[in-house]
Amino acid sequence: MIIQFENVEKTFNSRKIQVNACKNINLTVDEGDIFGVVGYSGAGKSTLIRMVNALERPTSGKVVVNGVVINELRGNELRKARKGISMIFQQFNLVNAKTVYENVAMPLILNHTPKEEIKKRVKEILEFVELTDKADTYPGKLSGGQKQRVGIARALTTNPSILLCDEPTSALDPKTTDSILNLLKKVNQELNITIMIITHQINIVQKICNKVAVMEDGCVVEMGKVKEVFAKPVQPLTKAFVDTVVDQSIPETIFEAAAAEKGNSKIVKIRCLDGNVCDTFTPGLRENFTAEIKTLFLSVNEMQGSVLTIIGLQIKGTREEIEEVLVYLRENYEYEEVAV
Ligand SMILES: Nc1ncnc2c1ncn2[C@@H]1O[C@H](COP(=O)(O)OP(=O)(O)OP(=O)(O)O)[C@@H](O)[C@H]1O
Repeated sequence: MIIQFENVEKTFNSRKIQVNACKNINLTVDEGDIFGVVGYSGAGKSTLIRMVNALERPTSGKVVVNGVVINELRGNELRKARKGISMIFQQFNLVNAKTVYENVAMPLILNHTPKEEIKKRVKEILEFVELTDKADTYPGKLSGGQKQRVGIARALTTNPSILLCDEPTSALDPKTTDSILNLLKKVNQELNITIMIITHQINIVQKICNKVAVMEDGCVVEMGKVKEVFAKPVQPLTKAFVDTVVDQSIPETIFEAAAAEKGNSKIVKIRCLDGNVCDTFTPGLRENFTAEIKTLFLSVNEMQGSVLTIIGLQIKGTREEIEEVLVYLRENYEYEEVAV
């Protein structure tokens, strides 16, 4: 475990109102994770991530980072702990009056690193983010994607073990977003840096995170491995997020036609992670059941190198014949009955 929130509460007291921005947060990020925190505006995501580098401190509870309770540190100790934690921002936060080289070198200059060492390190890191040719350019002449690459380069110069990302792609178009997400993946895999990302875009979580926490009104309402949460979202908010990227509703016309059919029938939805569900539903297998099994819907989704297949089926027959199929599904799959 590299980051741990233990019973963390954060309350802001404005003049008249009290805002509980984070409520009883318990959360663990392991080394090597790309951990996504997703939620709508005002859910408490920024407050949560800012507690990792003690830009905010909890009202109660502990935030343990790299083995130390960071919210208890002050002065030199805090500065030392923060060297292992870098951050990138939605609006890049570059200094426009300085060149790309100077922006990237800044944390090293502040650390009083020798000049030759700075030169070597900045060269190395600009190569890593593929911006070598922009070293002498000013941020005003760069595209949004290039600016974020500079932000990432600046964050990496001090060799952190943790990279915090505050809505890193919200200001970027979809193609540029993909290239920045690929770069973050490379940061994670090649430099072995643990990444925590806050975002309101669930597709970012789908593309690069291995774990996710869903936040609503200051609380973590659902948390787990991305493939498991996406395969079986429980909370309505998680379902709403996942629905926007994983196609899982039986089209209305097909559903209505099936529901209107006479006779005894049930409509079910099966979720299958990584297995070859299509093989399982070959005509050969269907012959093992007396009930008629009709496919209404099929969606295949890729995430984190896994395939999530969702199949909508109509099962027709007597109650016993239908039950025979349901028993088989129950034993072999994640499935739910769809109310007609
Ligand atoms: N310094 C502060 N003083 C008072 N209230 C604050 C402060 N910072 C945040 N809040 C309040 O805490 C709640 C959570 O805010 P936070 O910025 O953490 O949410 P968020 O999920 O990051 O949303 P957004 O994406 O809009 O930033 C909000 O109601 C916000 O108004």
